[in-house]
Amino acid sequence: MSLWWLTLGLLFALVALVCVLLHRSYSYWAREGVLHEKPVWFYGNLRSVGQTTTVLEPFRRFYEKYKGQAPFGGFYFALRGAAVLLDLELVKLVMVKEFQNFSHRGNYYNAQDDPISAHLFNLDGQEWREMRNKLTPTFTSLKMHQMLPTVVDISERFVRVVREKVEVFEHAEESPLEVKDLLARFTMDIIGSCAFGLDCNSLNDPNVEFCRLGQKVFTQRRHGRLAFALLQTFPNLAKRLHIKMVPDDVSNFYMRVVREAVDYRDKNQVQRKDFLNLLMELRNDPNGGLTFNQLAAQAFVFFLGGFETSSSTMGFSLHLLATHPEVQERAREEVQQVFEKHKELNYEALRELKYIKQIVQETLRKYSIASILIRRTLEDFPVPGSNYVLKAGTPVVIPVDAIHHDPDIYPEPEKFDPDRFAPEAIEARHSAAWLGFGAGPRNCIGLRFGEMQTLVGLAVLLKNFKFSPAKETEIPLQLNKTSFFLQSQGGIVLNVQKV
Ligand code: HEM
Repeated sequence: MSLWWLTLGLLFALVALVCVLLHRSYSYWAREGVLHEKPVWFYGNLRSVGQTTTVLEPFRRFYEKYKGQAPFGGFYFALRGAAVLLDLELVKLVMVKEFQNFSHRGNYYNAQDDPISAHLFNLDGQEWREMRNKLTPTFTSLKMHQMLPTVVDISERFVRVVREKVEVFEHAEESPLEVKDLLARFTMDIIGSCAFGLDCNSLNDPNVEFCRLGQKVFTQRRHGRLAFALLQTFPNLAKRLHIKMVPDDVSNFYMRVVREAVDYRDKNQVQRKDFLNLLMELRNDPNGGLTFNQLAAQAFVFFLGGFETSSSTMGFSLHLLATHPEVQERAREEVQQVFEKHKELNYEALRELKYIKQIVQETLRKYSIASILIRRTLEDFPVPGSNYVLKAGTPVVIPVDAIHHDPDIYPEPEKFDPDRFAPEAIEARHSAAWLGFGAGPRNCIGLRFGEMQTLVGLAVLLKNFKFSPAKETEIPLQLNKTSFFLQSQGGIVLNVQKV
């Protein structure tokens, strides 16, 4: 009996302790005297996410409500407070000028038990700095130049596949195609070739394992929301408990693919102008070479970064072009002129696709693939011009989507207008007003490659096909409520006709 009471007493004490800790955590911004909204226990200010809203909505609402009242507002993720920046000058300080104090993202990774999670996006501190320095030369214009022929070859295969699908509808009234999946397979083939040295040919065979597991990384998580929040809050304890992030089948598969590709190239002395080759060369870097696990993790993040982001961007662009025929016509004219002049898509030709580039920028404004970006304060940071201090360890949220929809920066923000990105219009705006690829030393390392494959994809599609809304086309496009990166809820169906 006494043991029973003791157990009950301990349980009660434990529940009381958790309540005190949560209360303390959820009263943080009130104690700091910072504008904030009341959190819901265990959900913070993100209760609606995944149910009635996507991740972008709470931040857009928060920004609209508090902008102009303070440089930042207090927000609650599941278990802890985060500062949401409301002022572009402060965004610039955090991302660029004071970067040394905000260089961490604070993502959980576990190099020991889950080596594939220790990639550039997740690494922090000295490990991140060293890896970024090693990988930066991989993305120079010259390297992009050398990879362009692979991208163009795959784009030609892509056009053939789309043409065959369109021809099925030769005499029909409509020719509806689901373009999102086709685009995902296009970018998957490109990055499969450039990062893993594989001709995965998912354009012709969508069931290949590479493609299936690639999609899984974005749709399935190893941990639920609360467990994820605990990992982010107590990373050292989680590492001691050997907790992993990446699902085992995904991790095992990609480790095996990289192992086989590396062994094959080593054995047969194969040299190719692609990411894998560059990563293999880094193994012998005199300033500390990459281990196999490090190499595999970076190939994996190139795959993650290279496939979904670019294909989603192209999918959103095509939807916008289909619903804005005048923009589409102007874009096609540019593509035709560039092809007439250069006869092929070489690097020079890509640089002349200026209006297409503006379309990509405007697409990423309207559909910010990363709707928020996160940094973490390393040391207490007094916010200039105010009495506030961002305390060491505070997660800092840059509300990219909200900034991209601020009518004071972009009048009529819902309107699709690529001329917003004409050089003089960009010049007239604050440098932190567009963050499609992030900003500062921790921006997207694959920016050039992402731009290159997106421009090639859009150019070959516009050259060969016309896009218009079909009966099944969703207008407006519904967004996926559960994914962290912006995606459409279902496929993107458009009428596709040969030019
Ligand atoms: C349209 C295509 C792409 C978009 C919109 C995009 C967007 C982004 C954004 C917003 C970030 C965060 C930047 C920040 O925190 O300031 C990022 C980081 C990153 N991206 Fe991309 N990306 C694209 C393509 C690529 C490609 C093709 C690769 C690799 C081949 C790539 C690899 C990475 C990596 C490794 C990081 C982490 C960089 C670091 O922490 O140092 N991305 N990307």
